[in-house]
Amino acid sequence: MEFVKMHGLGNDFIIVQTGSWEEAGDLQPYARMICDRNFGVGADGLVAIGKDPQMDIFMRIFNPDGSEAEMCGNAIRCVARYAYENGLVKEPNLSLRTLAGSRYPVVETSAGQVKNIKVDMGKPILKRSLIPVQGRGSNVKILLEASMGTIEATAVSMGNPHCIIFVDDINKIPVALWGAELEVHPFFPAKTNVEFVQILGRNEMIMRVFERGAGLTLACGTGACAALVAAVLNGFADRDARVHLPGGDLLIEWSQDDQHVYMTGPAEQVFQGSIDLQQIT
Ligand SMILES: N[C@H](CCC[C@H](N)C(=O)O)C(=O)O
Repeated sequence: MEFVKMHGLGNDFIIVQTGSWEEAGDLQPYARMICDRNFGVGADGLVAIGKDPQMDIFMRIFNPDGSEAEMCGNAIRCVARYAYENGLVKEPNLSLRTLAGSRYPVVETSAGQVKNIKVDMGKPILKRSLIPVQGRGSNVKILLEASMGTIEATAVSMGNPHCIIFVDDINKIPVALWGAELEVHPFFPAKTNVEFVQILGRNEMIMRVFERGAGLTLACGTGACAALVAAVLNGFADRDARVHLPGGDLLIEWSQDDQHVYMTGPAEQVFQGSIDLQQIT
């Protein structure tokens, strides 16, 4: 099976083509081994794409723990660039079918070179029962009892669940330790991605992420979108901001007009290769 290795700000993916949405699902049992950085190719996710009967492309994402994610922001930028540069689509504006619904990336070029990809990430989901997060009331101030004390968080879904915690000094947070505990907090029946955010200004923040099913990653596109939405809901930021991640920056806007969240950032191809599934055990 041929693959390309791509990344969005260091959040890296193995991208393969399959004949259909259903065929993509047959790869799920291999995700853990293929994503393993010692015994496999190594990545933060296995992404299966192909031409879709209704949309331009379908995209399914499998985490390194084998779970399937509803959406992935860094991967969708990689897929959009790959599809455009490899003739799967003719136009730079494309439509994708994902488990979270339809998503619409635009490949931005200058002098024939791909610069960035801007993605309409849809509307954030703020209803607790749909995120999902247990308890009643607002999604903005949720109190989580944890070993490190009572944590105040905001929950937002971008198709996948996010638990956002605002901190004064991001460098003082044990992200791996706290992230691992909160990823599986009983309030989140589908588990959750965990983002720690330090506000630098009305249009700038720093984010560190512990991803559901993947652990620490250098960037998280849906997480950056959820963090901006959470910052606006808490009154900490305006509706557009630069989000600094360990792997680089994303520009996020939560449009006042259509209430959609727009994410702009890069995507790079690193290498191509092939995998013999008979050898991956
Ligand atoms: N691990 C995530 C999926 C990948 C999200 C992240 N890589 C992104 O760029 O949005 C989850 O299970 O929801």
